[in-house]
Amino acid sequence: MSQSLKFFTPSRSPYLTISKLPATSYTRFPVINLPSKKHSITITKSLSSDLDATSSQVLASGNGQSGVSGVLSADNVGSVLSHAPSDSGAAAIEVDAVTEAELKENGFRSTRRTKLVCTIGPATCGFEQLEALAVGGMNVARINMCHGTREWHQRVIERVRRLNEEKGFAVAIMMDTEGSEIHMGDLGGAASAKAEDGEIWTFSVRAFGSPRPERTINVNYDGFAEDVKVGDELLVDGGMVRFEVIEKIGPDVKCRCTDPGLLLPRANLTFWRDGSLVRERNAMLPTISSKDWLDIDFGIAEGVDFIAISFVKSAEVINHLKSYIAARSRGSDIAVIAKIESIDSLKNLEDIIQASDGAMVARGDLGAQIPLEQVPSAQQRIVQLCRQLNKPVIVASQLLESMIEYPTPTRAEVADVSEAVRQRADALMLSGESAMGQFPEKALAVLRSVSVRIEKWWREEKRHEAMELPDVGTSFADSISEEICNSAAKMANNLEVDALFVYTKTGHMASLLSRCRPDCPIFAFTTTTSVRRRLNLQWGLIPFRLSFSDDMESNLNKTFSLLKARGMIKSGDLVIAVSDMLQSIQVMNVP
Ligand SMILES: Nc1ncnc2c1ncn2[C@@H]1O[C@H](COP(=O)(O)OP(=O)(O)O)[C@@H](O)[C@H]1O
Ligand SMILES: C=C(OP(=O)(O)O)C(=O)O
Ligand SMILES: [K+]
Ligand SMILES: [Mg+2]
Repeated sequence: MSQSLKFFTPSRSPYLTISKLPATSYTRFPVINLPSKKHSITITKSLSSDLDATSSQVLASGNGQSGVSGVLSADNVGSVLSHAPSDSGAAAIEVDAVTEAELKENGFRSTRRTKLVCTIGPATCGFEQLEALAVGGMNVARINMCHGTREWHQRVIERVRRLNEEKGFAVAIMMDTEGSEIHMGDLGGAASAKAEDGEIWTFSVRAFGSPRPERTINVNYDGFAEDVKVGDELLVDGGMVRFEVIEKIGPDVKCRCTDPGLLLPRANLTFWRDGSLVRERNAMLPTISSKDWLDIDFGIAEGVDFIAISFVKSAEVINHLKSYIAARSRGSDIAVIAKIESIDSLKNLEDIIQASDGAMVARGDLGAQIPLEQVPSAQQRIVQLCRQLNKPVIVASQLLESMIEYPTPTRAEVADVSEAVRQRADALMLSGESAMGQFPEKALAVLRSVSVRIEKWWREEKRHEAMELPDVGTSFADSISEEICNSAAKMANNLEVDALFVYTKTGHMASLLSRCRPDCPIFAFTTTTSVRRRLNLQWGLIPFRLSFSDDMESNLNKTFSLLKARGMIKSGDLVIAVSDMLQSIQVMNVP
């Protein structure tokens, strides 16, 4: 015999949770791909007898409202129970279905702590492709203004927004500027061009007609022909292809290919003389070009969450941009990420990171400016400094480069990803793998599984590197917050608690806890969707949106009942709670 129950769930949820009252034990039934907001669930006789149907509660765990649909009893099993969308908005808690399912399936300990950034390109710009990435663990979608049109990027932003609204995700958007380093043109629409050993190619500032003549490359800056000398070595993408300058004819520079390879549209160009990088011209180019300013205006108008600035040379440009954003984006706070990818940025590293809201180890261009063998130590230094200064840090470029073409990574790539996770970077980033590769979801799955495995191994081995965390607070109140977070994280490790809870309006307390890299996950409750999205870049934070008051007692009770109702925590779980509002540490078992 089948019984049919109707219930309301505000969004697609992967589970129907049925619990006995009081909510001590749960039985969950996967309900994948629920089609609409009203769902009809069929409960079979054996299932309803399992329920001991005297007083069991049916909970549809979705996003937003808890979705309690009714109480099953011997006589109402089978009756249609419906729960109208309530006006209980104030009681709602927002978390995405993937995090929720992960917490329920694997428990607190095995949630992933390292965050994942995916560059969106032709391979991943459709709504379904974006959804697949979100389901696969994408925390931040990056759009690279080097490529595509503003209209193209706008459509991606709109789709990510829709995904967040409809499915409860908190995928943040990071806009990455083009910057004004020297690069090639776009190959007249071709996806790539092959340069063979010994071929003569012409690099020129002249705009070539269409179709582009064979073996010609457009270069984006006017002084190119004056600046290079016969004998210079020209490196595409840091050495993926090499040429030697053999002749200059007006604006045209003739070069012989010495290391063959694939030329990609808008690839970065550097030139070397007597073994050193020629940087005079780059040093004169502005970090933020006039095109970049227009892109930044676009980003502000679109309300992106992060703006990543390419080829940062000094802290001044970051300060300038931050005041520009503050003057233009009333209230909405866009975080500025400094991309560390030039020699100058390494020279002024501490000042740049201090001025920024986060940093990216942009290994692609960095590896074209410093010898490759120096990139790993630069990465380690940047990651460590960011942690000390309490700024999120992203490790980017070529993590799984071979997966652009192949469905499995190389062993060396897995080791590279592991190293970034072991360094406890906040986030890992996919570039070509997700933008134009053949296996974007598989690449993301590799980042996810390697992260979870390495994090677990590290915890089991109890190899906490006791990193010295210098004080970052500038006021006495900040120092108190910092001490509270340091102590709470230490207590959480020593007492082996299940989760840290932090109630934070600005997100600052959450970042201070994240900085300690505790063993347990950090549930970060915040009142706005924009802060929730921004927290999604930081290590170990599970961001929830929840409206809360200054009364911690009532906040905790409300959170416990909402999370219990959705099966995300249970009675007896041990948590430590801290908040922006009350300078205290509370340790308690979930009632
Ligand atoms: N919006 C886009 N439109 C078209 N192609 C893109 C886009 N974004 C990225 N790509 C492709 O993905 C590749 C890798 O992306 P990324 O690493 O961000 O850029 P780059 O190679 O310029 O540093 C790019 O070289 C380009 O071929
Ligand atoms: C992330 C990087 O920047 P982009 O992809 O914009 O060149 C890099 O150079 O590693
Ligand atoms: K860029
Ligand atoms: Mg770069």
